[in-house]
Amino acid sequence: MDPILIVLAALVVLAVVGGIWLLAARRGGQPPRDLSAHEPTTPEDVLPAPPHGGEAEPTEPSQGAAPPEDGEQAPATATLEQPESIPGRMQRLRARLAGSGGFGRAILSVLSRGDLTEADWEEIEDTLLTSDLGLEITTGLMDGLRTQAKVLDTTDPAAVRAVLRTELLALVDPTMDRSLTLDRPEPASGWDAQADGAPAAAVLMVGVNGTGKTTTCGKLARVLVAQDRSVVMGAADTFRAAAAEQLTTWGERVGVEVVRSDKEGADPASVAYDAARAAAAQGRDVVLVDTAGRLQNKAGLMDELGKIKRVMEKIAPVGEVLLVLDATTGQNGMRQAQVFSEAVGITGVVLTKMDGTAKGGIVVTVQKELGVPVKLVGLGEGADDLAPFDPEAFVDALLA
Ligand SMILES: Nc1nc2c(ncn2[C@@H]2O[C@H](COP(=O)(O)OP(=O)(O)OP(=O)(O)O)[C@@H](O)[C@H]2O)c(=O)[nH]1
Repeated sequence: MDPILIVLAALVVLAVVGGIWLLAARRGGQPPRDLSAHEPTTPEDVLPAPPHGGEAEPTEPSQGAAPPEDGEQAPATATLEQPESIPGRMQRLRARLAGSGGFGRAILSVLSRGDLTEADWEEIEDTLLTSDLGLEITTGLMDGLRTQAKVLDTTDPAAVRAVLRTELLALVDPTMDRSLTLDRPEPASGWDAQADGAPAAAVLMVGVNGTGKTTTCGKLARVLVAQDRSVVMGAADTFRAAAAEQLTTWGERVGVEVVRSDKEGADPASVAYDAARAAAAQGRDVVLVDTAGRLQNKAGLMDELGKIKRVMEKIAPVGEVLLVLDATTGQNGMRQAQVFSEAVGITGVVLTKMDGTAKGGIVVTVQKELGVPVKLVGLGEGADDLAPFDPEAFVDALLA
């Protein structure tokens, strides 16, 4: 055969074999991934796998759910959380309060010794004094207990316990109105409700930083959602950037809109006004406004809170100003509370972190010193760990 033809045939064979090899290599290998290209993702790509490799659980009714951390984003979930019902949370919180052991437990252990000696009475007095009841209230309570013991002519523990319950309940004062003012208010004279919407009931949350204002706003939004009320929240704590983020996360979990400013250090009064205006425009029932507690001096605090309230009242009166107090700070917290109380009229107190103290006496002191009722209590970091304050349940839990 012609040598030229032989070379040509060899080249053709080589080209065919090479083509087949290349094709096989492309099929078997992974194509390079274009990281910049936007590829559609599935929920499995975004959400972590359910624990223990089982089926993903339906969104929990959030009983005892952990609250969002500062700045933490809400999980990408299509299902909104269902806040726990009010009766359900009352029952759970009652159990938790009883479990945390108030000062009542220490007193009951003295009472259980039988006929009370003078030393026993003194021990009871000491326990009351260390429970944040304060000297004046403790002295009054002790006088009442001793007098009743004399009148009844008994130091029988069961009888003294019954007297103690009655006296404590009287101190906590079940006659105080602890309901939140959530009726739709009359519009301010300059507000055109026809054109701009009927104003929503306004709740302002104030207090020192770290007491739990943002958390309480989020928890309260859940309580209101559980009661079928529509809510808008305003992130007027513009001092701490993460606070707006934290509130937004709370809102996303129950489908509540949060009005906020993108500018750090924005005017809190303007955010509060925008929230109240949005709530009216959307026909919402309640607007909840979170504020900052971090101000250098009392005058600055007065100015800021006063201004927030004033601008909101261009739309309608603010029905509730809730002072959020950390129950674990005791008498120290009381001094701070006085400053807030002077700066802006307080209509009620939220006592947070009651799960972290056995000093139930703070309830009595707060009410006496500020002249307003404790309306809500926080009993944990869980999303639904907020409940209306119930004096009878509280005293019974102390003496459980
Ligand atoms: N154990 C317990 N912790 C709570 C309760 N309420 C709030 N906290 C926690 O207290 C911490 C502070 O809460 P925040 O809501 O950030 O406090 P804040 O008053 O808004 O703070 P600033 O925005 O800094 O003014 C968080 O870790 C909350 O989870 C409660 O009832 N019990």
